[in-house]
Amino acid sequence: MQEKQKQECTLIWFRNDLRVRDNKLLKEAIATKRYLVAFYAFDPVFFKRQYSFERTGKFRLCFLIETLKELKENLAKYNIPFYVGLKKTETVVREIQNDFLITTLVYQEDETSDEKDIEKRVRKVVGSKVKKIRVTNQYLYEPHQIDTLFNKKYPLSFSSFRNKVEKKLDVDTELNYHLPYQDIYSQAFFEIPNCSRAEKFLGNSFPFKGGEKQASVRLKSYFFETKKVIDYKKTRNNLLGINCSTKFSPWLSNGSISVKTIYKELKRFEDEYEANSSTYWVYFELLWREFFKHAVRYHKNNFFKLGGIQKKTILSIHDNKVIKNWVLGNTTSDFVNANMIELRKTGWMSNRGRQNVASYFVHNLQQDWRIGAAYFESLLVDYDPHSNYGNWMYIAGVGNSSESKKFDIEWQANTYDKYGEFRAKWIDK
Ligand SMILES: Cc1cc2nc3c(=O)[nH]c(=O)nc-3n(C[C@H](O)[C@H](O)[C@H](O)COP(=O)(O)OP(=O)(O)OC[C@H]3O[C@@H](n4cnc5c(N)ncnc54)[C@H](O)[C@@H]3O)c2cc1C
Repeated sequence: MQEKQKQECTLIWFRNDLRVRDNKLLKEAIATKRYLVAFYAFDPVFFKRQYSFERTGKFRLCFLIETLKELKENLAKYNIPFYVGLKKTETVVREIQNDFLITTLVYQEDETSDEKDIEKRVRKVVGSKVKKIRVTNQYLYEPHQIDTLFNKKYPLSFSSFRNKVEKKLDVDTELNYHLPYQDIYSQAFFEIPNCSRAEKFLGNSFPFKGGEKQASVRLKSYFFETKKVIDYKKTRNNLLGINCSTKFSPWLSNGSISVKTIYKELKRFEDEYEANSSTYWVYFELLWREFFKHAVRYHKNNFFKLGGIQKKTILSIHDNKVIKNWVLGNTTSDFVNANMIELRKTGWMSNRGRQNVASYFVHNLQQDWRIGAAYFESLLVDYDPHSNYGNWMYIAGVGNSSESKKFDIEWQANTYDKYGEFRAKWIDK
């Protein structure tokens, strides 16, 4: 029997770039002038356990599901089918091949090893005749700009990075394109796990939902409606409340907003209202994100090794009882405990909290930093491999600074939680 004629298509592979605005995947896919089909896979690799913690815990999973549902709706407006499968990425691709003849595959490149392995398998499945277009979709400054600026010698310290980047580089403008309205709508499978986001888990520091729309609502609110950005530098170390910092990180991490969009809106705010040290400091913090993202391109898997990018020889200590007490918020420091309880109950912890509990884990409890990082990976709603492992390494003294960062926890508690409100909120009497 003759096989039915399959519709030719350009396949858009969404990874951590789950948006329709300012997305190179879409710009490139539109240019192929083919029927567009999109997909996302919940690859089992990201649901395995490491050091007994599941890699993707419930908070990030719920946020991701909310994001995917919205993306599906946004693509459906243009009749672009969106396949979502709970299986290996290459298996999802094979199933799409049952319905379509893929002529081009468009996807975001990634430098971390799990992502690279998946990429290899997907490329193999689609075969050599299919055109592959790899894009960069997560940077403020493009890799070629950074490589040229530093002549391929990536600086060790953040200050050397920042000093040059902010003086010499320009940020590209957002992309401009119109998604085509497709005539035919093909039914796509959309298997997603149930997400029972219990409202009680929503601590008041990060009560937001996932999705591109929520990201832009937050951006508008923080910059233009409340204008809290004007005081960011004064409030960013506070431990309680929604508006002490931008709270952009969860959307940035799964790519439901582009960092260039945030930058562009920040500049618009500065032009229309006020530019001060606080507005600059939001850019400064985004540069930290950028610093770690490009660092991974240079240091590859050393980012995830015990000796870090400095390749130091250090001991790996793993005491289950000590680790469990840290996880449960049962240590001798009530400040560490309060932060750990907040994380366990809500999936969120402030930057100040993260620095303190990480320092405590590495320097006071003397445990292998990778275990603490793996716990964060499981719990954090905004987990991002580059920022998470980069910051942990930095605190452990094997990252982008030769000194280790040991915090005086008591001093930090007295300074940042002077009246004990934060501790009172999370620790049961
Ligand atoms: C041990 C440790 C682990 C961390 N793990 C993660 C992680 O998995 N994912 C993550 O996004 N951030 C991580 N961070 C960085 C930082 O804590 C969060 O980005 C920040 O708390 C998010 O809140 P916000 O969006 O309100 O940040 P804001 O203070 O409003 O900053 C604006 C943006 O700048 C970026 N940023 C700020 N601080 C940092 C930083 N130190 N490193 C990198 N980028 C930064 C983020 O994209 C953030 O959204 C970690 C920090 C530490 C110390």
